[in-house]
Amino acid sequence: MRVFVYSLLLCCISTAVLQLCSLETVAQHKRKKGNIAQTRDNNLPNIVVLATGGTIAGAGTSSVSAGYTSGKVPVNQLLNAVPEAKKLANLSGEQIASVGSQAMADSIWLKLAKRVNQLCAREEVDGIVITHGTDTESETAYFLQLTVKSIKPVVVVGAMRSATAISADGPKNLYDAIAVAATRSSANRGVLIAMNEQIFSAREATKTNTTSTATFQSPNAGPLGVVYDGKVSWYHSILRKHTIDTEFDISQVTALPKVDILYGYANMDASLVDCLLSAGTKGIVIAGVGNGNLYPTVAVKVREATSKGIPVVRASRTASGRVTLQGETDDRQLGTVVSDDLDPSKARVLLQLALLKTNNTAIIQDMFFRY
Ligand SMILES: NC(=O)C[C@H](N)C(=O)O
Repeated sequence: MRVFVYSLLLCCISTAVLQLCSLETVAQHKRKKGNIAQTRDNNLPNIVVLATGGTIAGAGTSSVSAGYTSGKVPVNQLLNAVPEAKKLANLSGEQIASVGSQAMADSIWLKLAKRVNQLCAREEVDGIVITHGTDTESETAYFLQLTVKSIKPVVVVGAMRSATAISADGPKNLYDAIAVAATRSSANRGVLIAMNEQIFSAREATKTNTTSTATFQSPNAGPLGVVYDGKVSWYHSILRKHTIDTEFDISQVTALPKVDILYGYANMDASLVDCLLSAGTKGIVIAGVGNGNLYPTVAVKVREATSKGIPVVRASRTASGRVTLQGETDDRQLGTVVSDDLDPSKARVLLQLALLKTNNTAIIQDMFFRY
């Protein structure tokens, strides 16, 4: 009997020790991956930083040359570079991807949007910051603007100089983005882009310069506000529907429809439309000339595509302005949709989401005027 009690006791103790060890391992593991905040201040908001790569996490061999590789610095190191931000919020980080944003893919968009929605559904999470390469930052931000189901602040941020460059802009931009996400008045403004002390709507912002730190601009609407000394001031609000007011639910979506962009130019080759159709495209955005105008033989091919049920959206290759219905181009005759003032890359994002629901061009046109 005594032997039995001793062995039972021994068994219990070893199970408890094993459990303690495995708990510690999970905690250590999470800390290593960067998804646990070290200390919490109950008076501060809880902000989760989701990292995807980009120049903000880029590392090069020299601080003064242009060469570097995107997405090398892990999220914990990015956060360690801005210790001051711990006074603004309790921070935790997660690595979603580690790519230059030229490699951004639909699969990462879906993973990111689903994770943002999961986190925002948690009561203890007050806001999200997403670190991202600048090349496709505005497309990702607009995808989230249409698919995030929360009014909590979601702020996308990048940098133009790598983390190892002289006068790197990443730490300051990240600090500013955390300040925006930690500010109550940032809620219900749609997804935001914080760069170079300015705050833009995901819908309006676009990268305008290949190397300047002031690359993000909003040519049609200006910035929504500014962030300076960790404080936010607002000038405008976005009036287009976003986040909780969109009809797009990606929770069960595993792939997005193939939508491609054609760039318009003088003497354009109309067979490009056929190339896309035989490659299996489900929708086409044309970055047309001027007010989204099309080369005549391209217009003929576009008519053929729309009559086969492939929606074609007319956007513009110009950097600003709207594409208007029934201008020089006869949308009624061609069966085309206009992008309004969405640039071609964002028109593509909206068309991908629209095609999850319909290929009816009247309904799609309505979406382009609402979002
Ligand atoms: N500044 C940058 O982040 C550019 C980089 N190619 C990226 O988009 O990841």
